Amino acid sequence: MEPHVPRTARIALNRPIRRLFDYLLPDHMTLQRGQRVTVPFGRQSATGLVVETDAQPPEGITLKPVRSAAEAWPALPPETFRLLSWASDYYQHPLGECLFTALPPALRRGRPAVEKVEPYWQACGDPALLPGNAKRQKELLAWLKRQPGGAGSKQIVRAGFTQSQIRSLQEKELIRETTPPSTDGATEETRNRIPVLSPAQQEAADQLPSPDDGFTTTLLFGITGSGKTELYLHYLKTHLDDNHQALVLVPEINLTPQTVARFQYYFGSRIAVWHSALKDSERLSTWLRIRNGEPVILIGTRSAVLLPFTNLKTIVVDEEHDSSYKQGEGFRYSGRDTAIYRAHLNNCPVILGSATPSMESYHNALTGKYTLVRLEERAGNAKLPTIKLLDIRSRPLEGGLSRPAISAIEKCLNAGQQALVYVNRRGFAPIMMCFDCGHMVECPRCDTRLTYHRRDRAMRCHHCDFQTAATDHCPKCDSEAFKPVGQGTERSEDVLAAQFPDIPVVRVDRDSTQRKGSIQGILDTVNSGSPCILVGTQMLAKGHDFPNVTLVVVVNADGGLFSVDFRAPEQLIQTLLQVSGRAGRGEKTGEVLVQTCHSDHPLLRSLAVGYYLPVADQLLAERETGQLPPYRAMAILRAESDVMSSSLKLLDDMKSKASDCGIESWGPLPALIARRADRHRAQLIMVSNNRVRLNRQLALLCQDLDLMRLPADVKWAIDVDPLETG
Ligand SMILES: Nc1ncnc2c1ncn2[C@@H]1O[C@H](COP(=O)(O)OP(=O)(O)OP(=O)(O)O)[C@@H](O)[C@H]1O
Ligand SMILES: [Zn+2]
Repeated sequence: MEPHVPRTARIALNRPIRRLFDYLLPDHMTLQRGQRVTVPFGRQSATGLVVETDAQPPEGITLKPVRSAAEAWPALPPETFRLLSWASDYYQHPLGECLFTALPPALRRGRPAVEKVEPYWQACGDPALLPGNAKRQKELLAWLKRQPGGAGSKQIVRAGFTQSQIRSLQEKELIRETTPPSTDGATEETRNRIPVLSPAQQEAADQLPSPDDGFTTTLLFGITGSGKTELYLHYLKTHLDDNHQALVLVPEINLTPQTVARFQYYFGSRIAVWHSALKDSERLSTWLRIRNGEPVILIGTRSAVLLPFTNLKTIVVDEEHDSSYKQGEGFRYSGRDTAIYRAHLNNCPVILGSATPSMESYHNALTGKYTLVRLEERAGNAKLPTIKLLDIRSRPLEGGLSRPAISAIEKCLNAGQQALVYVNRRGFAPIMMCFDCGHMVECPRCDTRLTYHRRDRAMRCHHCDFQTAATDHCPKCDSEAFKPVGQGTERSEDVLAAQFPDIPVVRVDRDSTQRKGSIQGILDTVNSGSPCILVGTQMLAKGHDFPNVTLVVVVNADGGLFSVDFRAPEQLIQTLLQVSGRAGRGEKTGEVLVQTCHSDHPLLRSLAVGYYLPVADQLLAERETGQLPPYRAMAILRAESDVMSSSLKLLDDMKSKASDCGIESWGPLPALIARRADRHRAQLIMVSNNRVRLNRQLALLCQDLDLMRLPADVKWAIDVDPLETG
């Protein structure tokens, strides 16, 4: 008789460690890669994901058996599993944490992969049968009769009725439980809607690849207001079959409910959304729809690219240049680049759209790796706005605004139009300073100054969670000459409200949009079309379509001009062109006023011409001279600890290891904000002409780092294709 060979499985756990765990497979159990299991871990149990099933059992160790499989099917189907393994290798992040990112929170915690189905109700009786005093029950019955196909309990409660009213009607058999209307596919009504393209849009549409062509990457360079959304809709409408899935990645979904509404208009209930503000139950429900292969068109932020699609036929990445596609901590993946790899795995097209493409994508388009499709006309009758630089060096300013800027706003409002004022910081002022002793209020835990937030009478650090009460006097010498310096959105809001007391001034920044639904109120004011002033941060630059905004004022353009970060000029020009692009999208031509102290700076002068590609060519030439990305691959090794010397020491050691592996490195240097939340941060920049080689070398480096016995306070992280290098 053959000796009994134990069968084992190699399992990934949701832990930040670069290793997998071996378990015995009980005789009756068969598992597939990507399946969710419960395993014993220490004294407890943990949820794991199967990575390998026929692993060689390690010798001399007694393995514990897998407890149970959560489902009979793999939570991560083969293609999604391959995508995440690739991302784990490419971004040097532990496989377990990468795999778990693709699960909704409920499944990470080991909950069953089933939705709690809420009861769905339909009216079936006559309100006249109710006693006269059952007023609310009568109203509920009448309301329910008006809902085609009935309504779910939650919807009924949201409409102002109670669970006990539902129960009473059920007992009287005036309502009955029913199945909710099917959400598969689009309804007849939406199926026949196809957007009508302008000739310029049609020309661009004709150049887009067909999904039958397999994997292709297209860069759609479409100027602001050219109707890229219309083009995506048309593309999906003409190329997607009824049973196909599609993914549309967007930077920040909750800012643009209009976009979602436009997709729903054409695709009805096929549209699903994915973003960080969803409830756990909503995430599970959408995740299941996608995993079950329903023909969903998902509009989602970064992490949507990791979901377990099984029939994905097209990917669109809107505003592909946006930095929010890169995760800044933990699993530092780029949603855009992962989307391209996913399209490659899937053999389907991916379309990257932007009015201000990233240097990476533009470079790939120039070298022929991507197809470049240009759409350089605004939709409808709209024209691109004119951009004027306004030198403010010797002009008196009121709350940061010059006289000509205020006059322009006045003229715009008098003409019955709307103005948008862009300020690059939230809060009232970035500095509080004593004009007697020169003291500036700093964060006790970071190398930064505290921002004055006047609405909350608080001084806040924008780099850690420190805050303290604001004072009227200098905290050091008690002088009353203690004043705000510089501009924040709150200050501009105050100045404008005082200047234009009869006009609504709406502030849009992270503070003012935190409350749920607040963005909708803001949009309602703007969409009413009557004169108003919008004041806000780059949140206002992102994809909004306000047809009655004809004036954009940039309070200060100089922030990124002299930064040490090599990406700063690119990001500055992108933000300025995007915010400028909000002007004149309707019938009336727009104007942009850019206040600056450096009106002769070449970058700003080329901005004023208004065309992006010549500026991009110039920026690319500079990158080539400096041998920077996209001409070379880059990764950053970051270290932090309780004292700077430990961080630098680790990086110094790693620099020689990197050099042994053949990696060129720059530094180590303290980070731009060297101390953050009392941790001292430093970085080593690594570059290579060969991306594949750099990736292999980084893997070796990670192995070394894992084996090192580091002091407990020293932490390190690798950031591949970093966006922030300061
Ligand atoms: N073919 C068309 N006919 C009429 N109006 C159109 C057409 N295409 C687009 N529009 C309108 O033009 C405006 C701008 O379109 P959209 O918001 O899609 O532009 P965009 O290219 O995404 O701009 P941005 O990059 O600045 O966000 C919208 O109001 C849209 O409804
Ligand atoms: Zn701080």
